[in-house]
Amino acid sequence: MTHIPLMVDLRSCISVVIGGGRIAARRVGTLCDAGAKVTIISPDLVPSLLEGVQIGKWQWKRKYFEPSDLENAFIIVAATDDTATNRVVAQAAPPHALVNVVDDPSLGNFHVPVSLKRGRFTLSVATGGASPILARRIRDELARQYDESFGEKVEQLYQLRMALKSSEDDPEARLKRLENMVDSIFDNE
Ligand SMILES: C[C@@]1(CC(=O)O)c2cc3[nH]c(cc4nc(cc5[nH]c(cc(n2)[C@H]1CCC(=O)O)[C@@](C)(CC(=O)O)[C@@H]5CCC(=O)O)C(CC(=O)O)=C4CCC(=O)O)c(CCC(=O)O)c3CC(=O)O
Ligand SMILES: NC(=O)C1=CN([C@@H]2O[C@H](COP(=O)(O)OP(=O)(O)OC[C@H]3O[C@@H](n4cnc5c(N)ncnc54)[C@H](O)[C@@H]3O)[C@@H](O)[C@H]2O)C=CC1
Repeated sequence: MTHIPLMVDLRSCISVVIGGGRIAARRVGTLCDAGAKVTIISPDLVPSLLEGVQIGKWQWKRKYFEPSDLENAFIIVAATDDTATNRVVAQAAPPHALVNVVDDPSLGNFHVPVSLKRGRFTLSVATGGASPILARRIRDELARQYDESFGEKVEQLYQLRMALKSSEDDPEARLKRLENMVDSIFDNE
């Protein structure tokens, strides 16, 4: 297995997205929603990206890519429509950065699955690059099964589990109680 799913806290993480088109806009949205500080490097922007610049959601450097744009970046997305530029971005990335190259994922070290969020509950589907459209279909099917009420139940479970954390049960009894909690909340599924 060459890729594993991770849940990463991106708050305050510096990210640089190269390119200002439709795919860049998708990545910028995802990163910004997770609280990352995003800078876009591109000579132009699609309207949705420009809007975000105007209201201060993310930064824009109006220019073509240069390796020095990657200084301090932890997450780097090469999202131009120019394969050669995307390749240069991948090569210039600092060794500890997370890099996503949208037209050739093998040049980077992560790619992006389709996701579904219901409160604390996250479901992600990846096909190893075989078919993002298939991944989306599976997500849409699962979205019907795991609706908003599922997220509420997960939250309920979390609250109960936190309350139990401070109690003095022995480990075995604790596990049993946790199992029972899951049963009692989800037995109607
Ligand atoms: C490997 C990966 C790397 C990465 O980008 O992280 C990758 C790679 C590539 N995608 C391509 C094409 C398309 N991708 C989409 C859509 C999505 N692609 C996404 C993820 C991933 N795409 C990663 C693997 C995920 C997995 O394992 O399943 C999603 C989930 C997330 C997102 O991108 O936000 C998002 C779902 C949006 C949603 O939520 O519905 C559409 C449809 C559309 O845009 O509507 C098309 C056109 C139709 C088609 O070609 O299938 C091409 C060819 C480009 C070209 O033609 O040049 C490559 C390059 C290659 O395959 O080498
Ligand atoms: N991973 C995925 O989900 C998908 C990936 N793709 C790939 O993504 C690429 C980008 O797609 P779109 O966003 O639709 O393209 P687009 O043409 O809308 O946007 C490309 C952007 O890159 C900028 N750019 C070009 N050269 C640059 C440079 N040297 N430095 C900085 N910015 C530069 C352009 O000015 C433009 O803003 C496509 O070429 C395709 O191969 C396409 C569909 C889905």
